[in-house]
Amino acid sequence: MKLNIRQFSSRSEGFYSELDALLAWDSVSDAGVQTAVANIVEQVRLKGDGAVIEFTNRFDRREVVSSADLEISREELALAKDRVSAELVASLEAAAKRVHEYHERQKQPSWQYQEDNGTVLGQKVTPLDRVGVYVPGGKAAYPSSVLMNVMPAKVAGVGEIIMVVPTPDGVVNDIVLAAAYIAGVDRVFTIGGAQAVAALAYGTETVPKVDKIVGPGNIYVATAKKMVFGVVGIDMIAGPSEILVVCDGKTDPDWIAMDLFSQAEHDEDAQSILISPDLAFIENVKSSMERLIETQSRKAIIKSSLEGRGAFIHVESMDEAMDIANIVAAEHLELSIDEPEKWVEKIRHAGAIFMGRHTPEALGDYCAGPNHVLPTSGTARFSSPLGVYDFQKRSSLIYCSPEGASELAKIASPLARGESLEAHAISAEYRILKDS
Ligand SMILES: NC(=O)c1ccc[n+]([C@@H]2O[C@H](COP(=O)([O-])OP(=O)(O)OC[C@H]3O[C@@H](n4cnc5c(N)ncnc54)[C@H](O)[C@@H]3O)[C@@H](O)[C@H]2O)c1
Ligand SMILES: N[C@H](CO)Cc1c[nH]c[nH+]1
Ligand SMILES: [Zn+2]
Repeated sequence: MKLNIRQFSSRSEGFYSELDALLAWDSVSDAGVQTAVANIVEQVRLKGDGAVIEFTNRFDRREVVSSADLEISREELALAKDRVSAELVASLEAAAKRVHEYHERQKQPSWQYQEDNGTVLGQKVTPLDRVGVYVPGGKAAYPSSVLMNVMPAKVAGVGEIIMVVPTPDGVVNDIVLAAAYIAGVDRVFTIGGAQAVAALAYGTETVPKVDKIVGPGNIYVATAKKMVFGVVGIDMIAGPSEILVVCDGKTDPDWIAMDLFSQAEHDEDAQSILISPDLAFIENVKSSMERLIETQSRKAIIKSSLEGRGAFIHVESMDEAMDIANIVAAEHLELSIDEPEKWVEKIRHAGAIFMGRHTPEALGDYCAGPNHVLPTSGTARFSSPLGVYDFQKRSSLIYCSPEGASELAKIASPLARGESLEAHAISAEYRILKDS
């Protein structure tokens, strides 16, 4: 199949504005999507379960009549696990264990220190009480996203985990339910899209209001999360998947072709880019893609994604490749090159960095250990992978001894008067010891 993927040369005039245009795609700001999502969120806020049922029936083509039909019990999760093959259960359990072990290292303890005068200062770390995890389910089922969302929450010690997952046409995926059982989710609701995000943010008669919503999803999910931020916490904008492969031309072109397909197959809106200093290699990858796409079950999605948002970029040098990788700030960056440990020093912006020819992004999606819920659309400039820190919050701790309070008050009082805040000043001055 012929693939019409755009190609750039970093030496051509206007390259950087063409690159900007390629990256400017921002579905979360799409006016049509904004309007549609704002309406869904408002309806759910006002009408609760009634609106959730209406939108679920409309967008997921279901025939739900009662909100009781939206929940799946723990017993049903256990039964689903029994229906899944032993081999798959073993893989889920092995992946869960590896992801758990990786995230154990992210746990932040509370800490405090004491000053000579007896004053104690510190930080108290507390897990969130109740979180909502969004597991995508529109175009594919994502048991791996159940594990990636839930394991860090478990490590953090979150009180209650509420999972939402759409079940288009009423088709419930046993592997997703088995993953929820293995991960230890407390409650599961078969709802998705903006209506699920709104239900978690505001609470309905059936869906409990949560403190924070995490997890990836399509443009409707990402837009809704952005919209309810402030009512609840959110992790990040984790929208349509992205991969940027930097290759020196020495990796098997079939491997690179399949690595690019691996993210393109998620969504028509996904993005796959190859950067290489070797023009002949780019041509070889193109040929591999045109041959291999015929073997793909999701070829229509792959083609549409590659032709809409994909690109080949020919660069002059590896240094230039790294500079462009930093501009793209991709969700996934593959360094399919010699000495990746040397070049990684130059990378400042990427959700996850896959180092070396034997580290395809797909291994990170399932079981390497790090989280696959990652910032997209260039937000890796300021966001991090989903982690234990997303499920913990911090409170400052301050204990003043009488001597410590007296010393601090002498610093605070002039500052308060400088701000013309007299009550602050006097409150502090009351603590100044008479003989000090
Ligand atoms: N960044 C990450 O960490 C990460 C991880 C896994 C998946 N992903 C991405 O998650 C996304 C999953 O998307 P998906 O569609 O398969 O599942 P999804 O669950 O995100 O979206 C499905 C829901 O979208 C809503 N929807 C669909 N069309 C709509 C419309 N016209 N109007 C209003 N709502 C509508 C429906 O409510 C439906 O339930 C993909 O883009 C994939 O690349 C990202
Ligand atoms: N690549 C996705 C994140 O962008 C995660 C995933 C789940 N299953 C397969 N892939
Ligand atoms: Zn993937």
